[in-house]
Order: sequence, then C-alpha cells, then structure tokens
Amino acid sequence: MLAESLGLAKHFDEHQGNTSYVVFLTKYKAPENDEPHPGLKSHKDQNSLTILSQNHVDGLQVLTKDGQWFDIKPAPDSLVVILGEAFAAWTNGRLQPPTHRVVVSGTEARHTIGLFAGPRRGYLVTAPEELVDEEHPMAFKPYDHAEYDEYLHVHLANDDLDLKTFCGTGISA
Ligand SMILES: O=C(O)CCC(=O)C(=O)O
Ligand SMILES: [Fe+2]
Repeated sequence: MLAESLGLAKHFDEHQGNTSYVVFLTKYKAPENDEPHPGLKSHKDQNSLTILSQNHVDGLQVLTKDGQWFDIKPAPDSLVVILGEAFAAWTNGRLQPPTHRVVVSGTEARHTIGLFAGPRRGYLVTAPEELVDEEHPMAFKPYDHAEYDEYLHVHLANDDLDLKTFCGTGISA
C-alpha cells in the first residue's frame, strides 16, 4: 500500500525479494513501585517495517513533531506498524521514521510480538529513480543495511548516530 501510494509498485517485488524477517517476543515487567519506568529507550527502528502485536497493556509512545510523547492505544486485535529508517531511505525521505519508546506502568506485564522486516545483507538500499529529481536530490547514498547495523554496534555508546550520519548525502530528507 505504501509503495503503491508513492508510485513504486513496480519495484515492490525486488524490495520484497531482498527483505529478511525476524520475530522477537518481548516481556516488559510491570514496575516494582507505582512509578512508570522506561521499558525501551527513545529510538527509530533501523529496519524497513516493524509489525507489532501487544497484549492489553499499553506502553508504546511516539514523539510528535512538536516534541510531545503521544500514547499509542491500539484497538484489541489490531497491529501497530512502525516505519523504519531503511524504508525512509528507500522513499528518498518522503516518509519519515517515527521516534518512539516504551514506558511501562501499572501492575501487569506488557507482552509484544514484533515482526521486523529489513533489507537482507548484500542488498544495496537505493531510492528508485522516480523519487530522485532536482527538487528531491538523493538523501542517502546506497547502503548495505548489515553494514549499517555493524556501524551502530561498533559505536553503541553514541546515541547520536543514525542513517544520516552513516550514509546521508547532506541533503535534508
Ligand atoms: O514494544 C513495543 O511496543 C515497541 C518495541 C520497539 O519499538 C522495538 O522493538 O523496536
Ligand atoms: Fe522500535
């Protein structure tokens, strides 16, 4: 749907064929006292798309453009889809990955199942030519997502690194 809305339907098979998937099950324990506590620090997902199913315990928050944390309260049996940096690079910055975090509160544990889709090792993520023109110069150099993961891993202590610092062209996406 996202690819179609950007006129990229013809590239979709190539994109799909170069995607790998990982599933993570996560349990966030309820806080030991009444204070909400951080479950997962503020971040952008590095992959293409994350599809998240949670139990009835909310906790996901998204940072709005005006710097407020917004609580995500999905309807029962619905899924949350989070766009990641790789998808943003593929769309030449047309879509932006949200900054999000998890804050746990209350007395029950939060459980999630996340399907993480990301570019497979060896595939160069490149914005299709349809999305690159004079008005929209290439925002990211073609990159191998596995090498980006390694770069973040090596510089684990530095929270300021992102796809722009790894392979941004200096053009604001
Ligand atoms: O558990 C959640 O609600 C979000 C998890 C998440 O953001 C992540 O694993 O990247
Ligand atoms: Fe995330």
